[in-house]
Amino acid sequence: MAFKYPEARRDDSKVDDYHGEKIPDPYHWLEDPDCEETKMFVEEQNKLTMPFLEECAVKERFHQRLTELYNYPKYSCPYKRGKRYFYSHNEGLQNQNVLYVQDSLDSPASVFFDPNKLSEDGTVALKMGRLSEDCEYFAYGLSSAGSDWVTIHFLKADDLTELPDLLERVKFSCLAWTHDAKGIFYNCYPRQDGKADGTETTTNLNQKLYYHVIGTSQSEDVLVAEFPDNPKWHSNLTVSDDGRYAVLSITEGCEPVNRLWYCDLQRLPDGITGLLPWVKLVDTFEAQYTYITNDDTVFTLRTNLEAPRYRLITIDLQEPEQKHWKTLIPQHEKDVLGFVECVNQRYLLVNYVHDVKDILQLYELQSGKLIRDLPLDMGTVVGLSCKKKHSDFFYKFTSFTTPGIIYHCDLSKADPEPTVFRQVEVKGVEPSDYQTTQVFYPSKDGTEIPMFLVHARGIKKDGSHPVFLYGYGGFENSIQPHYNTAYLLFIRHLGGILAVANIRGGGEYGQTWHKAGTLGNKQNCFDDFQCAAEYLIQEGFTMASRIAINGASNGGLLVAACVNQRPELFGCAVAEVGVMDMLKFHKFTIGHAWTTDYGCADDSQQFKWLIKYSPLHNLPQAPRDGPPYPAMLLLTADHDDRVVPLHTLKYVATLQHGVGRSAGQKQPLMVRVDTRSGHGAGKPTAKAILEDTHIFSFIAQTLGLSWRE
Ligand SMILES: O=C([C@@H]1CC(F)(F)CN1C(=O)CCN1C(=O)c2ccccc2C1=O)N1CCCC1
Repeated sequence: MAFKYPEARRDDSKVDDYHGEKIPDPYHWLEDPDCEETKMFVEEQNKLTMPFLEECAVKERFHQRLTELYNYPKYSCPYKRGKRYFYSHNEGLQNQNVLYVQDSLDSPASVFFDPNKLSEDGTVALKMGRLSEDCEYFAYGLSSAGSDWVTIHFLKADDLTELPDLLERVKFSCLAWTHDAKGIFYNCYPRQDGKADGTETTTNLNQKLYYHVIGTSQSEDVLVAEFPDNPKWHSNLTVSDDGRYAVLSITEGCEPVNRLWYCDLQRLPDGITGLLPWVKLVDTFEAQYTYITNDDTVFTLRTNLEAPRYRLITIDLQEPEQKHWKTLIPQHEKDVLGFVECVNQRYLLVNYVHDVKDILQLYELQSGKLIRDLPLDMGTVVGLSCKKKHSDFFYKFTSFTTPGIIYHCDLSKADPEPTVFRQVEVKGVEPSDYQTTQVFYPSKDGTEIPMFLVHARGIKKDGSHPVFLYGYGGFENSIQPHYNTAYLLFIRHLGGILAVANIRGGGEYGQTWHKAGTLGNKQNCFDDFQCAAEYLIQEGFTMASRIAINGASNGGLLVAACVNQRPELFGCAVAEVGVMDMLKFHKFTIGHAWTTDYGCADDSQQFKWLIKYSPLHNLPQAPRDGPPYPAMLLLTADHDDRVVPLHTLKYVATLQHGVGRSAGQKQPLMVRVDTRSGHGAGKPTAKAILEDTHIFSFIAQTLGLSWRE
């Protein structure tokens, strides 16, 4: 055996019964993050992995060059609140972005809020922030060490004085001010036994909606909505543009469907003093309804009701029955309706996704008539700043080779042509050195799958190029062109090709694309991803031994499932924070919300789907003489309370016990467990740079790639 992996105790007495089928779970003890045995397992794994990663040939050079190229200024769109403008900015290598404020777009800016001051290692992140309607207060949520848990704090916006108000046990929350700035709606969970710092695995149930009045303590907060009969429900409150309505979106999992209740705040003679008298405008989980704006009682909503690629409808609260609902913008015959925002009182800024690329258009709110297209290259709108009461708006564009261009458009002008407000260049990256193409390849069932390819100009199809093949494939999340410095280094200095496969399960073509990659159809995701690799080989770009596959979260599941099914198709596999135990995922933290994509092993039919591809349950259980596995690097972190580390720990213990002890297995099978880190959101720059360095150094080392200046 090439590597001696740590021995992990196998509890062969632990066998679970699923609808009569006996399923061993010998590493179930790894589900307890706090027991000494688990801590020892993690320590021993890191002792093997970290030296290997640090000693990879290109590691130092990759880290140095990535740090240099990552060091470019990053800006968000500016947004106007009250009389001032705010924007988020990072000088380049700051661990967290800093919030700035200025009196006008071209006046000097000053620091409004700097999260970097809140921790030495930059692991306290600003997860959410909301200025009250007239900019009296700033409410903001802080997360620590990458956890989903948030604490909400308050600042006076004019002199930045901290208020004593502090809201805890907040997770998956809205942050919505009433327009009188008296208080704010937010979500939190009941107290639970044990820790709530992001290292626990306790399930998150019974989320409630509260109203906090400024100047009071959290214990006095007003409970305005709770769902004791439906512990899996989440609620998300929006206050309407005119400040009159509290609009409540209720979800039960991750499927794009919600109930829509509202409360006319003007009909509360005593104000917000208890459970609100909710009017249940939509009280089923049949479709998704997202508030866009309202004119008096006429609500404009984005929906997928009878429209898997989404459309706009209006509902008049005075005639709420479905028979009175009107279509404002019908479903497009091919493109997916993305975000929609009201601007300048009577216009709608509308995004469509056309073959995974963004379109931006202006429509008339009242008629739903198209007014014009806004100029956009092949890429993605990653930021937008606009309000109904403002005549101007900003949008931020990015692509695989464009870090960011912010455009400004003022509709009050005679010729409201968008102008470049801010364009960032990255010294050392010449976009014209790279070529981005989009190809369509057939999957196993003949479905045409889009894929982006980014590589040096003029490469030859001689089968020699290493490939970094990325996929996600779930939860209707689309993977659109986006700027990633590490990708460009892989292309430029390791001679690689970046391939991003838009496999089913994502939202690239709306709900049908999503559903085609969920529940009993989940195998389509894996087929699509494997066919992407086969296409790249058949087209002469690469060969199996030069393909590295990568995915995170649901994408980590994708990578691990594909390695189990086709170990000979890949040279290297990097699975980040993956869902590996498909029989037990619903038991931990927010995992119960994912049954909408995966199903649940508690159901006999769904158990049959899950056991077929569950990464943990489809690993060779003992040394075998089958085809060797690709080099594997698994990543997880101690504060990942989205996909708890136990998934990866149980998976790597099983992988090393079986494949890892096979005589033919020469390539490493390792896990990197980071500390004071989580699922990804809010990761400090230093950690992100080191993690990308480790990933690509591992790929270079195991694929035998050398650095080219
Ligand atoms: O993280 C996830 C899935 C994928 C997602 F749907 F995009 C998001 N997600 C989530 O688990 C989202 C969790 N989440 C809620 O359930 C929720 C309710 C109300 C407000 C905010 C939230 C929120 O962030 N997964 C990890 C692995 C499998 C799925």
